[in-house]
This record gives sequence, C-alpha cells and structure tokens, in this order.
Amino acid sequence: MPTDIELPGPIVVVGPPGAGKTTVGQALAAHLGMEFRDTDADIVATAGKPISDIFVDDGEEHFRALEREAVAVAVAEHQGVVALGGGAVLSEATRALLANVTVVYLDVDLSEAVKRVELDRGRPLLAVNPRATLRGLLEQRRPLYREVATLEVDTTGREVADLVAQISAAVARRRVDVGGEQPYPVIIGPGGSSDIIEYLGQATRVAIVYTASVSERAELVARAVNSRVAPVMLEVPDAEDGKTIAIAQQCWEALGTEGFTRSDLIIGVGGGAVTDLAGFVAASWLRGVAVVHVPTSLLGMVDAAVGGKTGVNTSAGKNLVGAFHPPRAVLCDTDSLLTLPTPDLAAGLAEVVKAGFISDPRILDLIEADPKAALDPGNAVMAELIERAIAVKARVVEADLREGGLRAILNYGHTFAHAIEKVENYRWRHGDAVAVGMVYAAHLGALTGRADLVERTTSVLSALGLPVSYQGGRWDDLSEAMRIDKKALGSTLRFVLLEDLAAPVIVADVSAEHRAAAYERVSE
Ligand SMILES: NC(=O)c1ccc[n+]([C@@H]2O[C@H](COP(=O)([O-])OP(=O)(O)OC[C@H]3O[C@@H](n4cnc5c(N)ncnc54)[C@H](O)[C@@H]3O)[C@@H](O)[C@H]2O)c1
Ligand SMILES: O=C(O)C(=O)C[C@@H](O)[C@H](O)[C@H](O)COP(=O)(O)O
Repeated sequence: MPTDIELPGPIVVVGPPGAGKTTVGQALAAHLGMEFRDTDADIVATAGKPISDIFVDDGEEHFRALEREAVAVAVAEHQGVVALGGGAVLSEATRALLANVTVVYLDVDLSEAVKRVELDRGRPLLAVNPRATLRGLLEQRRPLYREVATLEVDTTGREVADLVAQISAAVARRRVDVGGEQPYPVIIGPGGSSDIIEYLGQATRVAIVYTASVSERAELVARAVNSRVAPVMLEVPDAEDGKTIAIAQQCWEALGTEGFTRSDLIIGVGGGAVTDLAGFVAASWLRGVAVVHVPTSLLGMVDAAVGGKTGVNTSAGKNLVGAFHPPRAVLCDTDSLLTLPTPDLAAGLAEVVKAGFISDPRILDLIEADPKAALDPGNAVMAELIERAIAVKARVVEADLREGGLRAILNYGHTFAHAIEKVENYRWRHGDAVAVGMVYAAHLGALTGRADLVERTTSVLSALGLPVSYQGGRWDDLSEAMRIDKKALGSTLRFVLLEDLAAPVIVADVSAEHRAAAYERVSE
C-alpha cells in the first residue's frame, strides 16, 4: 500500500528484565523503518566498560545518573525506537523525562520472565536466585512502568510479529496521500488531531464546526489551534439534523460576523455529517475557503472526510445540494474511536466492506477471519482496515474527483441505501443503509447474470451485526426515492454492480422487473 509511517516523536520501550524490550524494540523499529537505540548500549559506550563493571566499580547510584543522562539525550535526539534499561523508571527524574513521550510498557509474567533471563545471565541484578529477585523487581516496578506508559502490552506467550503489529497500530501514525489536482495528506493514528497546527496556513481566523457529542475532541483541536489563533466554535445539531441548508446558513452568518476571508480556515470535527456540512460551508463561503477535516467516527475516517464530496440533504433527497471541495488535510485521530458506540463502528465498517467488494478483497478476508477484531478500535486489524479503505478511496478520487466516470464505483450499494435513508426520514445510520444497499446490489448483480455475491455479502455484513434486509411493502416509496439519484442520466437509473469481486461496472439497463425482484429478495 502506498503509505508512509509517521511517528509522533520517539517510541520509548520500558519493562522488566525478560519482557523483550530489545527483541520487540528492534523488530518494531525494523517494521517502522526506524533506527533502534538502547540506552544501556549508550551508557556502555560513554563509560567505556560493561554495565556489570559500572555497578561493581561505581555503584548503582552512579549508574542511574549515567542512565538519566542517556535517556535525556535519546529522548531529545532520537526519532526511532528507544529501549531503556529495566530499572530506568526507578529514578523520578528519568520518569519526568518521559512525561510527553510515547512509552510502550512491555510486561511479562514471572515464570516466562525467569525462563527468558536464564538464557541471558549477563544481568548484574539477576546473577543470584533470579526467580525471587525478579518477583521483587516486578512488584516494585510495575506501578512505575504504568505511571509512564502510554500503552501497556503483555508479551507472555506471544509472537514478536504479533506484538509488533499491535504496537505499531497503536502508536504509529500512517499517511495516505491523495493525489490529483489538489493533493492532500490523510494522517491516521492516535493523537493525530494535535497535528492541526501544521495545517493552519495563513489563517488569522479559524472556525471549528462540531457537535456536542464530540465536544471534548473539538476542545482538543481548539487548544492546539489556540497557540496561533483563538478559534470560533460553531456547535451544530447532531448527525443528519445538522446537514441542512438552514444550519449551513447559520454557519455563513457566523463567518460573516467574524469577517472570514479567503485566507482563513474551517475545521470540521465530528462524524461524516459534520465533515459534509463543514466542507460545504467551506466550499460555498466566498466561493471557497480551506477546510481541514478531523473525522471522529469510523465512517468519517474511511469515507466521508476523504475525497472532497461535501453537501447537505434536501426534502427531495440525500446530499442533493453540495460541491466538490477537497480538504487541505484529513486528520484521523484514532483515539476518537474509543468513545464511538459499537453500532456506529459497525456502520463505518459497512463502507469498509464496500471498499473490499469494489477494489480490495483482502479487506473481506480480514473481516471474515476475525469480525470481533475488526470492531475493536485497539486492534491492529481495525488499523489495517482503516488504512486499506482510505487507500481505495484515495486511488479513485485522485483519478476522478468530479465523478466523471470511475468515481461512481464508490456509490456501490448507495442507490438503494439513499432511498432507505430518505424513506426513513434520515433516522437510519448511513452505514446500516449502505449494508442493506449492498445486499440489494448483490441481488441485482446475480439477477442480471453477473457474479452471485449475495451469500458472501450477507454473511460478512451479518458477522459485523449490520442489517441485511429491509421491511417489505415499501417498494413504491423506495423506487420513487431512487428516481433522484446523482448517477441517473435523464430518466435512466444507473447502478454500480459487480461483474466479479473487485470488478465493478456501471450499468444503465437494469429492468424495472429486476429492480423490483431484487427488492423482494432483500425484504424481510
Ligand atoms: N462526503 C462523502 O464522501 C461521504 C461518504 C460517506 C458518508 N457520507 C455522509 O456521512 C454521514 C454519515 O457519517 P457517520 O456515520 O459518521 O454519521 P454521523 O456524522 O451522523 O455520526 C454518527 C453518530 O456518532 C456520533 N459520533 C461521532 N463521533 C463520535 C465519537 N468519537 N464518539 C462518540 N460519538 C461520536 C455523532 O454525534 C452521531 O450521533 C452521512 O450523512 C453520509 O451521507 C459522506
Ligand atoms: O465519495 C463518493 O463518491 C461516494 O460515493 C462515497 C459514498 O460512500 C458516500 O455515501 C457519498 O456521500 C455518496 O455520494 P452521493 O454523491 O451519492 O451523495
């Protein structure tokens, strides 16, 4: 995948002897393409003798002072992975050096720690009776490791590769570049929203559009912005209630009052509804000011905030008023996902599944292998899914921003989904509607002689707890709602169907009989 890894500074690895700081630290550094550094090795180089000799000749206190100095230098200079000696956290001054650093605490249970250190007898504090000594060390130091840790990982009985995948997903930021006429980065990873300061440009005024549900996230962004400009906070109604022309109008009024000019900036902090609205306000104010999206929902990260489609709903249908307006950057702070309710995580995964069917079947394999992991924001599987889905969208929108052709494939399942949303007065989650819409499209595909992906579609969506059917007896309303679809040409409806997995086509000749028959099959 065409992605880079960005680190928010060095990653420091701490933990007791036998936890695997060197082995895991080196493997993590290799995986991230970074350098590995070990403060014990730095101390040996500075002192010109082995650590055991420093303990014997100069005493532990002297060693801790050398260690403090080595940690201070490493944290200030190094951008890779730094492993500290097991006792480094004993010094309060050393712990203070770790206050604003990403620290991974590797833990291990006593028996496995004993086994591991018995293979490595060169440790001064473990020369005699390692089991009792280790037990004492673990009891004394565990609270101190926890005090400095950003992430705690139990290494007992686990493979190094598995640990590396978990840690890198949890601490490293990834980047997907969206190319095309107006390129921009999508940054993915924990804590990413604080990067906002890099994307303020020349702005002397900044407006943050957000909903009450994510006020803490908006506050974090506001604090970061505030070091340059005091932002105007524009709280809007939640979800689709905020995606209206009336709310856009209120935002325009606020921008007018604040005297927003073309060099100023709008930031959307929230789910897809907020980023669609904020993007539309930015696209229309003075015919276009910059917008940075900080999506807080999974669906916002993998789809809505990326690609430059912005808009609001009207009484005639979903997203019928809008503009193509690419953002300056998209900051996917995956810490946000920790507060997102599971049904909203699942709804976001519906768009990820879509990316799997239209372009990247590895997504489907990953979800089918472990649907629970796919729904777990702390799991490396979810991190990989986010990145893969964004990469699919990036490759499509950079080739066809204004949906002249290819981009329509991103609408797979959406003709029926948007009809459900309209008929349900926008009270259905978008992702839930897309799930049912994909089952409908799979039936249409099978009915029209293409690949039969109905079983795979329903099973992968059901595994995520997503709906796969819709109530019967609503065909007239639904087919009326489907008439106003942005893919339609004149009175001809066009559907995205799959010739096969990852082989989408845009089809204009789906008969009324097939459309109605697919509804019968998807209805409960
Ligand atoms: N522009 C595009 O390309 C594009 C693509 C896909 C979807 N969309 C649009 O995106 C919208 C759907 O996005 P969505 O699923 O994010 O819905 P949403 O914006 O309505 O958010 C869903 C719910 O989650 C809450 N929420 C968001 N982040 C949270 C967090 N971190 N913690 C707790 N609660 C949180 C919201 O307040 C809301 O109640 C639809 O309007 C859809 O049309 C646009
Ligand atoms: O980005 C696109 O293009 C998409 O179609 C992505 C869809 O997942 C998304 O729901 C989008 O908002 C639908 O666009 P619309 O043009 O059908 O309103």
